[in-house]
Amino acid sequence: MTNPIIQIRQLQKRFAANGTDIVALQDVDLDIAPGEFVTLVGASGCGKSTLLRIVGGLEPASGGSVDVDGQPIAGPGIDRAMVFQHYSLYPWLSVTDNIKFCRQLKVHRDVSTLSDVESAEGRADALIRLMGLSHVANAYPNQLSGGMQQRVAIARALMARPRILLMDEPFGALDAQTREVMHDLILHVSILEKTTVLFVTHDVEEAIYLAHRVVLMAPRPGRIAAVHTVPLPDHRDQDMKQTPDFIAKKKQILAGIRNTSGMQTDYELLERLGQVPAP
Ligand SMILES: Nc1ncnc2c1ncn2[C@@H]1O[C@H](COP(=O)(O)OP(=O)(O)OP(=O)(O)O)[C@@H](O)[C@H]1O
Repeated sequence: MTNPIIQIRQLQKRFAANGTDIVALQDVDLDIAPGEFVTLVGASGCGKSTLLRIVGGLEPASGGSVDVDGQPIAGPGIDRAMVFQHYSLYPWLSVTDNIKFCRQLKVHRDVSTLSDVESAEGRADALIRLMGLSHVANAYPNQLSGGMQQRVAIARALMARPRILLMDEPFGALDAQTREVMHDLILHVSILEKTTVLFVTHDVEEAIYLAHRVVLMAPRPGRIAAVHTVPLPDHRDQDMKQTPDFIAKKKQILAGIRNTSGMQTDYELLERLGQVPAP
């Protein structure tokens, strides 16, 4: 891969908890190309969120490096925006003001020209249209469904034109139909804005549908177990989930999660103990 936008090398993260050392990430190497959509899946505790938070600059690494555009990251930056499962909107601000909020802070901090302010207004209006929020632009978060609130959170994250969007189970709290709508929306937006996306999920179907590559992580210690290239064209549609390639990839990744999670079925446990009941 030439000139990755994110380059992760030998990344380590240890947490000390109750006198024990937890290896949340060990020797993680990953390059992500500009405009690529990469999803992270794996058993609970394999370090998905920790990896995302380190790339977001919210958590320091214990070793190794994360470079963005060839520069080591030093804390959060305007080039990276995060979206979490819980929408974290400001309840006292309208949809429009929530989307413009960070921009307004910047306008207060810096000496901005009228054209800066106007271009921010134009950007907010464009995002409101793009995210299908025009009819609720003046509503408040508590008047919106979960799906609509998450659209606002994504629009707000995109406001500063981040090159990288870091998403931690952003659709985990939504119903199945709303998730499908959000999948097509985030794919459309990421292609249109040429945004690189790193996306954590527990849902393997979601992981495949959205991604160019699915990174399978394994726990204890947290590490990359496999990287799966998704055999689908860039422009996706929901019918692709029924194709043999999609179904085969889903089976392969689910088996990978089972094999790396250390979980075993009751049958496997009995078999190991030599106590399989006679047929
Ligand atoms: N602040 C912390 N202090 C101590 N241990 C932590 C901390 N944050 C994460 N861990 C531990 O690091 C490991 C990786 O956690 P992380 O949340 O990144 O995993 P995950 O794959 O995102 O899990 P899940 O799928 O359940 O959200 C886990 O064992 C977790 O308990």
